[in-house]
Amino acid sequence: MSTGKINVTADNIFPIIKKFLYSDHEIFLRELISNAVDATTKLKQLSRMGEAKGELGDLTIKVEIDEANKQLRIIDRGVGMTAEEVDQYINQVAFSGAEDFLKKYEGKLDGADIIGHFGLGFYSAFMVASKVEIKTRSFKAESNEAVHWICEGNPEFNLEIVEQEDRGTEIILHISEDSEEFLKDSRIGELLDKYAKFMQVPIQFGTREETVTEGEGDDAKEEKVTVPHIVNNTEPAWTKSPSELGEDDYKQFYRELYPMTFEEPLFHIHLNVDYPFDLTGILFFPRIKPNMEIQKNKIQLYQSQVFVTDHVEGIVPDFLTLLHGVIDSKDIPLNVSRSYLQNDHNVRKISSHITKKVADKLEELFKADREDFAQKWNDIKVIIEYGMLSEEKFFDRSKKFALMVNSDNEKFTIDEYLEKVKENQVDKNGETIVLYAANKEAQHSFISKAKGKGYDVVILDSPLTSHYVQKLESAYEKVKFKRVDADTIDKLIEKDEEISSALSDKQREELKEAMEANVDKAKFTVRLENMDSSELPLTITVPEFMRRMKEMQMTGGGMMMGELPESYELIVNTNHPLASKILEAEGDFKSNLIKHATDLAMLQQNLLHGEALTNFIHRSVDSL
Ligand SMILES: Nc1ncnc2c1ncn2[C@@H]1O[C@H](COP(=O)(O)OP(=O)(O)OP(=O)(O)O)[C@@H](O)[C@H]1O
Repeated sequence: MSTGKINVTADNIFPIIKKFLYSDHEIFLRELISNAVDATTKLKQLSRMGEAKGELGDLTIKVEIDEANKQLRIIDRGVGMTAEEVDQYINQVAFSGAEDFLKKYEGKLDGADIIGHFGLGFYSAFMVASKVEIKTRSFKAESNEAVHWICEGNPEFNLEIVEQEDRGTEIILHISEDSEEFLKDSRIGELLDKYAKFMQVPIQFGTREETVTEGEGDDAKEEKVTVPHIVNNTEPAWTKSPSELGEDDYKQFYRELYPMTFEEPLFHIHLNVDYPFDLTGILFFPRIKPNMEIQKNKIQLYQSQVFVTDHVEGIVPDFLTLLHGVIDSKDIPLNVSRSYLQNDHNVRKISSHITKKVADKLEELFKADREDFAQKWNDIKVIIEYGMLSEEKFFDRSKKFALMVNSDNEKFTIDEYLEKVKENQVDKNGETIVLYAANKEAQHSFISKAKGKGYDVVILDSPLTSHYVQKLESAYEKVKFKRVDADTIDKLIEKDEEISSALSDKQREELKEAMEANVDKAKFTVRLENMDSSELPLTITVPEFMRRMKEMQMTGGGMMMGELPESYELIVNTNHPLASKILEAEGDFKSNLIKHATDLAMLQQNLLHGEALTNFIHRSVDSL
């Protein structure tokens, strides 16, 4: 037996482990199990190369809780370690790295960076254990000679040569008082599900009951037997080649990933690259309804089937965080902080590669079956529009298949649509005006006005619309988007023809004053327009620029202009007979006329509510 001092100058490594890694205590289990998985896969490789002799036997890794003795044990039948290896890998290496690190970064540490980076993986056990034992016998050992190492969370360790029948390593954690949650079946079960669900070697945690049928025909009997409970699927779908998988396998995998989600994904993208970096994975396009609370953090990041994180913002482009699925890459560092990951060269390459793949897949779907793609459009447009807004390259790719859907539910690509409306929606300045509505029902009267003029109206109802149209305007020359209720139809698409007014300048002046005296001036700007006498007498519009800024502020971005006030234009058609009638009227009758006509315009914009609506109804009844 020997005792020794772990190779570290200060006694400080243990407090550091505990303190800096505080927020993420649970990852100790991932560290220890992935060590066990590594040891097992190494053994398999050595055996294939003929360096490990004999039968390997059952290689299942076991996780055991011994609540009475307050122990958690992780047992593998992998390569094991000799005494020299324990000394080299456990006593020395871990700390020499940590020591340099501490010197360099003293005082400015974000603890998550330490682990892993410096081979502290195994030592993360001390976040939850007051004492850790390693019992290990190397596959190289000729006899039953094994090593027993004990450390009580201080730099002194104990190393003893013992006998052990079986090859492999057993890690025994004496769980400390403040970490007793890790002695609970449910907690460990949950962690195994989180971190080990797809690890490469079978992991057993307890047992479960299974019903088996004994005998055949009439003699068949059902019997309950107890079998080992294997917590992981060692060959998840993404590790297979796409040619081996059918549509149902992908759907099955989706359910495996999200057992609590009942909606099926719309389609998937199988990522499979080995050059210039290693990347596999399956991404799913979920159904996203406009205005629905968008769910992020559904993509899981793995490194060689070991779960790393499901907070992938900054790692994959933001718009892709709306997708679901798995990304696995050996090139993703396991244990580093988010800021480190975001700046990692490989991670950035991976991210732009994924963007490209997603665009490829969408284009392929569009080309292969445009009808089907168009049907899915409504469910995927938020993701695509989001992508087009945030990634220039994705924009360039997507503009070929992003669709415009008009009020008659006809679907066009952007180019097709611009071509279509060029015929009669070019204004006097040569700009093509795309008229759009956010809501077919609410803006019905505006839409039908536009259509009455022979114009077309697209429906843009995603929460990103104002950003999206802004983006399209900057990408396409001489194209402007205007919402149908942003102005009167003649002003939306201004042509050369001028309509003269039936009123004199003086009458116009009087009319304006009368209107202003009877409406809320803070809310409405009164504007007189000479329109066709068949047009409505009063129309309320929401100026395009103000509305867009307001919407963009709500969804992030846009100019910061403080709280934008509610503001509308009240447009009076001077050629409507009502204009003259207002001019001629006197006293209460005059103001009632104005109020009533204004209320009608508000109704058209769905702005009449509460007391104003009640008053309107009473006034209407009285006049019947
Ligand atoms: N269960 C085990 N069986 C065999 N060797 C092990 C086992 N656990 C740890 N080791 C050895 O100890 C070394 C140090 O382990 P540790 O977890 O600290 O770092 P790592 O696994 O090398 O790196 P990291 O965990 O940061 O990815 C391992 O590289 C391995 O050689």
